[in-house]
Amino acid sequence: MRLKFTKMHGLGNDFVMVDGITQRVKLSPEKVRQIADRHIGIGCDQLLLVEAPRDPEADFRYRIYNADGSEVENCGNGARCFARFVRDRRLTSKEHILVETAAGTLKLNIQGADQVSVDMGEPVLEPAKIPFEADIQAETYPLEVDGETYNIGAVSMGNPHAVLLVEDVLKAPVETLGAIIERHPRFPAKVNVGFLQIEARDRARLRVFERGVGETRACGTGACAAMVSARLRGLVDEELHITLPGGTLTIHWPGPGEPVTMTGPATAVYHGQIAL
Ligand SMILES: N[C@@H](CCC[C@H](N)C(=O)O)C(=O)O
Repeated sequence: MRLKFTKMHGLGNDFVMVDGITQRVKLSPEKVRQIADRHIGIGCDQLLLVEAPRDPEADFRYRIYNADGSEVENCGNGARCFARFVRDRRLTSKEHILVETAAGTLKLNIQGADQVSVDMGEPVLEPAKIPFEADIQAETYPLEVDGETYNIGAVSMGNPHAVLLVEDVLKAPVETLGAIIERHPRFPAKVNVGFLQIEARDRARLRVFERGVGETRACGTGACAAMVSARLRGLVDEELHITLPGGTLTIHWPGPGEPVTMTGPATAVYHGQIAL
């Protein structure tokens, strides 16, 4: 099988984008791992497959796979890249796009030459729905890791996130502690782990150890979860500029019961074909 793809990124979180509408695509976890491999494949953090929607109200459906081959529910940077991809490939001429994902329907707005704004829906805070093992819902939870206790926020943006506050994100043990928390038994579906440094009520820095990938240059759902956790702790206002290693996202969240909006760029790098 020869697969046509576009390589894209959202602030350095990179994607292999595949049009599953105009070509027949059969993916297995092994194939995804092969494509995502930076030595023997194309290389990416996630693969995003665009399909026709099942819900007649939606314009498209997409599926997201991590580099380890696992299929996941949601992806913020992927959503922005998806919006550019379907426009650039002329699959739609709309500027407001409704897309079905495993986490529900997202609303995307293309803004000018490279910005996309995404209504990411309401965050989920109920532990069982994250999923996270806790008796009651709280703003923070003590989490035991190797004899140390960390105060974490637990949030689902369709996919699960743990958020830790740190004083200096550059010194945070993202690869080591992130990898342990990713597989902590209290997160039965594993978890993405964000290390958040608050700089001001409208500015923060974030690094994310992504489930199924490792540290990435940016994580859109991670930035949304970080905003939610910081706001629930009373540390930030409703608009927050979050700088990740790959650049800055603007996140807007008025508070509980309201959707989170994420705005940032999406960039196409090249088009190609791969024999699988
Ligand atoms: N990079 C993404 C998140 C991708 C999925 C995540 N690794 C998971 O397993 O939930 C983003 O920009 O949100």
